[in-house]
Amino acid sequence: MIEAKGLTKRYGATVAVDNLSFEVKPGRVTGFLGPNGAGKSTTMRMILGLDTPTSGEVTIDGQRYRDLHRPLTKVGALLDAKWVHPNRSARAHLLWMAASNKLPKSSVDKALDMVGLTSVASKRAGAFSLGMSQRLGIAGALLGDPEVLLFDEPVNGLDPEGIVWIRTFMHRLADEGRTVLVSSHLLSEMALTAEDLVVIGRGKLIAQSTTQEFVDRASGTTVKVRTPQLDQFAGVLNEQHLATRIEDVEDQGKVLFVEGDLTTDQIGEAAAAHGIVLHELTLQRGSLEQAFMQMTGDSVEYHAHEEIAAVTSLDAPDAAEVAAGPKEDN
Ligand SMILES: Nc1ncnc2c1ncn2[C@@H]1O[C@H](COP(=O)(O)OP(=O)(O)OP(=O)(O)O)[C@@H](O)[C@H]1O
Repeated sequence: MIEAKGLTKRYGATVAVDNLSFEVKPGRVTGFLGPNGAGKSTTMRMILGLDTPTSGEVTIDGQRYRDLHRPLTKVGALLDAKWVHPNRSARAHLLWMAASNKLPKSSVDKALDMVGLTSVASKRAGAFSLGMSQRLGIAGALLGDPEVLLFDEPVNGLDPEGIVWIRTFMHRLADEGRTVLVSSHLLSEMALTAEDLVVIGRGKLIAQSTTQEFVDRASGTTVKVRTPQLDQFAGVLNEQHLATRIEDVEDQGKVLFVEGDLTTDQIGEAAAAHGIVLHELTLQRGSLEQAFMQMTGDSVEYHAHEEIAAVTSLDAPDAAEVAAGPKEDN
């Protein structure tokens, strides 16, 4: 389990991470989302002890990374897949990593096997495709058989086959009981990969919940109803103070959409009670994209203001100060 409590990181006047508290549970894939510059990479670096918090702390099973006896056996991370010596073979790269972390040679063959690179292990890592490099990076993260895994944008630039492989592999790691935290800006992919989400904006926590709850909370639910007694049923639902709208849908004619918290079961029962014939009753869920835009809208806008402020400050410091808002002391 990863636990952040009041985690804060300032770089001069920039508050990259601002009093952030969250938990990442074992046995699940947790997506780490936020607009550009939200503080995801800074947070990941602090989890891995590569950056020191200004205040607050982040622990792995109760211990700070720096206090871990043999970190690679507790936490594995893929931050930059191209971080290999190009002339080394995949096996040589992993053997070097294993040796420098006092891990047995057998861990290398096991990790190569897990990511399906055994047959190309003697090939130059510099000649690997991006997908193979990602697998090699993941093999490196798995060398110490760690309980906790961190992946920063692991599917960036991959082809569909590579994306599906990573998604499936992450689920497998979580099913083995590991804690998996993965950052990505590919929201449709995250909707398929992550069961839980930690969403941040300008360094602050925006939401921590299951992916489904996040989407439902932001977008609400709508039920689509097709019935030959459209106006009659809309009237029945309106009498129950439910918001309805009728739309023309291509190839389907007029369709009734019911907003609110009623389940399809309840709407079906209401139809039966009034002798309404139903041709279709479907729950329409919002997308993670819609929910993300709605929930992070302000924080994106804040950054836009900041950038304008930064540009303006070259000519007009007063205007920049107004746009940037109040500054906090270091
Ligand atoms: N070493 C640093 N020195 C100064 N400012 C930094 C440093 N690292 C990050 N920042 C600033 O901290 C904020 C958060 O950056 P960070 O890279 O953590 O965000 P991110 O969510 O990972 O963004 P992206 O998705 O664009 O990679 C940004 O405003 C960034 O400019």
